[in-house]
Amino acid sequence: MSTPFVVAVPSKGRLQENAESFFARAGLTLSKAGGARDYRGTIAGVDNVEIAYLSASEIAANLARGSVHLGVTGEDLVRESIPDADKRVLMIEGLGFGYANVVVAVPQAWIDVRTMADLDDVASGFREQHNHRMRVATKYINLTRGFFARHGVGDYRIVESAGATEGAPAAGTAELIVDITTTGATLTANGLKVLDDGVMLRSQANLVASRDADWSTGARETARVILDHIAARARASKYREVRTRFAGCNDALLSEAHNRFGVVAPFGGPTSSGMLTLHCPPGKLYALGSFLREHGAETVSVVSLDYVFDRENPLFARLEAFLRQ
Ligand SMILES: Nc1ncnc2c1ncn2[C@@H]1O[C@H](COP(=O)(O)OP(=O)(O)OP(=O)(O)O)[C@@H](O)[C@H]1O
Ligand SMILES: O=P(O)(O)OC[C@H]1O[C@H](OP(=O)(O)OP(=O)(O)O)[C@H](O)[C@@H]1O
Ligand SMILES: [Mg+2]
Repeated sequence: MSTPFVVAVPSKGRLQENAESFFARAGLTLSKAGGARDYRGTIAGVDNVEIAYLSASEIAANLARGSVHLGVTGEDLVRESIPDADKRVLMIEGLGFGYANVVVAVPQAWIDVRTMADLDDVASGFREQHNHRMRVATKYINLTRGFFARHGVGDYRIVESAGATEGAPAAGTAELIVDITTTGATLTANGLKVLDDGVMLRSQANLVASRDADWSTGARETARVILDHIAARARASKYREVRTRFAGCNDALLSEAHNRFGVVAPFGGPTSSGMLTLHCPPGKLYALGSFLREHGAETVSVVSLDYVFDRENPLFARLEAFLRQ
């Protein structure tokens, strides 16, 4: 048997549940042969695939190394742990969950410090007053260095923090922090505030491909099949299917519907008996239904779509273009 195609899926933490349901929605049923504690799995009906259950940060490291082909992980981890990330990996698609910002946060008591420029002023004076440089607690060492350098802040020292970073200023081990936040509740609870221009990265969970994995013909074919499932689901969730029948439908009407409501006609114009199938963005359904009735439709029905299989597979096309570079 040839070497398996490896897909890395978060095994714990913030992304786990959403990642598993993302694959399930795409019709890819993940199963763990050895039960819940097994860290290897398969996808029903797709041969020669191995699911590797890893933590989100291990997934980023494995993508960098090329020991997994595809993985789901946070953009924050990709950008922090992979130098020159855009060359080593492809973020095929944002998955619409795991939203979080990497931010610079300082004590709320620092009332005069609102921006990175203010922070630069504090940093310069800090060493003279305290005999050491201003300390920034974070696990995002590379992101912090890059962001501070872009803002011309140089007089600081990073204190590496693996957890409970928000507690560092109160504990006296750092003056400020760089960390990830979603609701901001942890920052507030620790008396910290985000600088006005202190959002370093807006992150979400991504489907990521590794350049350095083994992309043999067989592996590419497996990727095509997996991405075909995901693209079909993505296309389906962007639209609802609208069906109607009316005699007066013509090209001008269809193009007006396209321009006004973002509607597409996947099977072409009306059939000889006047039946018409349209795909319409969910937010425009009522407007489209009214428009069709104003122009003579008697009845308009709307249903949800599970999958839309297209000849084009934009996700696989993106992967092929990346591997060709
Ligand atoms: N509020 C949040 N706080 C932290 N991470 C979040 C949040 N919302 C989404 N994420 C995303 O989830 C990713 C994984 O974070 P999480 O703390 O759940 O991982 P973990 O399983 O604890 O891994 P590790 O043991 O490596 O920290 C983050 O890097 C980020 O991309
Ligand atoms: O802005 P909020 O919604 O308050 O979320 C932010 C907090 O959540 C994360 O920790 P997590 O719960 O993942 O614990 P961990 O540090 O042990 O991974 C993160 O490190 C922050 O501490
Ligand atoms: Mg964590």
